[in-house]
Amino acid sequence: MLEAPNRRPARFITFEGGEGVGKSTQVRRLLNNLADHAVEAVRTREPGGTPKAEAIRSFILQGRSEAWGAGAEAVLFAAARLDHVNQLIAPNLAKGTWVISDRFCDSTRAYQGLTGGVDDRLIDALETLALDGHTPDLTIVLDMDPAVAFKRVEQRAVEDGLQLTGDRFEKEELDWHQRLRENFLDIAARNADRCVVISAEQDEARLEAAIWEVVSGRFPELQTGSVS
Ligand SMILES: Nc1ncnc2c1ncn2[C@@H]1O[C@H](COP(=O)(O)OP(=O)(O)OP(=O)(O)O)[C@@H](O)[C@H]1O
Ligand SMILES: Cc1cn([C@H]2C[C@H](O)[C@@H](COP(=O)(O)O)O2)c(=O)[nH]c1=O
Repeated sequence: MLEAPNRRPARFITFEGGEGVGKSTQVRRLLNNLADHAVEAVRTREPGGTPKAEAIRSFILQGRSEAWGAGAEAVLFAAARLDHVNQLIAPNLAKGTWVISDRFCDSTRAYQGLTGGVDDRLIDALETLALDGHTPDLTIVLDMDPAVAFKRVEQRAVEDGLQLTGDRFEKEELDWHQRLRENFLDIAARNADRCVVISAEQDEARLEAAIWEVVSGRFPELQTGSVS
């Protein structure tokens, strides 16, 4: 009988942090680096990643759930995550494709839980149900002063020719974003085996190199170039 090839497991990596710290930019750069190492990977985001989860994303970010309160919003984010895990994350990992997500469960804990005041017991229960064991292998937490990050977001709007109106959370005051930053650092400290905090106040190429050092250090198969 033929033996199944001894394939290494596909990895699940998430990026977390406040608004405009450079998550999407670095997710794209990591995908390119993985491709250079012949790693098959998909890029996704939260809330979103599947048609149903994207519909929930639009609903929340347009502010339509704001009046319902942070607890109801946590449930909506978890509903989106449940579909994302079942339809995209789990199937890709099962077939050996790495998954790189721009935000995941730590955003619910940081935004709705620690910053929004939702009880830990609800956040824990939603996380257990939605993840169904699919905890990330590595979480990169990009950290920077939110005032500096806002300047980047303003610049992005100018470059895109858009008016900076701000979505549901971008509209919060600066001190709210300062608390959010502290809360992401707190989550990272409490999950030190999974989370690595990296300063996002460096240029894109340097930040990319710092992230690659962490990723390739964590997953030795990337150093040999052999992922199977
Ligand atoms: N290291 C960097 N230095 C300076 N500008 C950057 C850096 N990384 C990204 N930017 C710029 O900052 C803006 C925000 O970047 P990006 O969209 O990647 O952040 P984000 O964390 O995904 O944002 P959001 O939370 O709004 O989704 C973009 O205009 C991007 O070009
Ligand atoms: C997953 C998740 C996200 N959020 C917030 C964080 C951001 O303000 C938006 C997503 O927009 P982005 O431009 O894609 O970063 O949603 C949240 O509050 N809770 C969550 O679980």
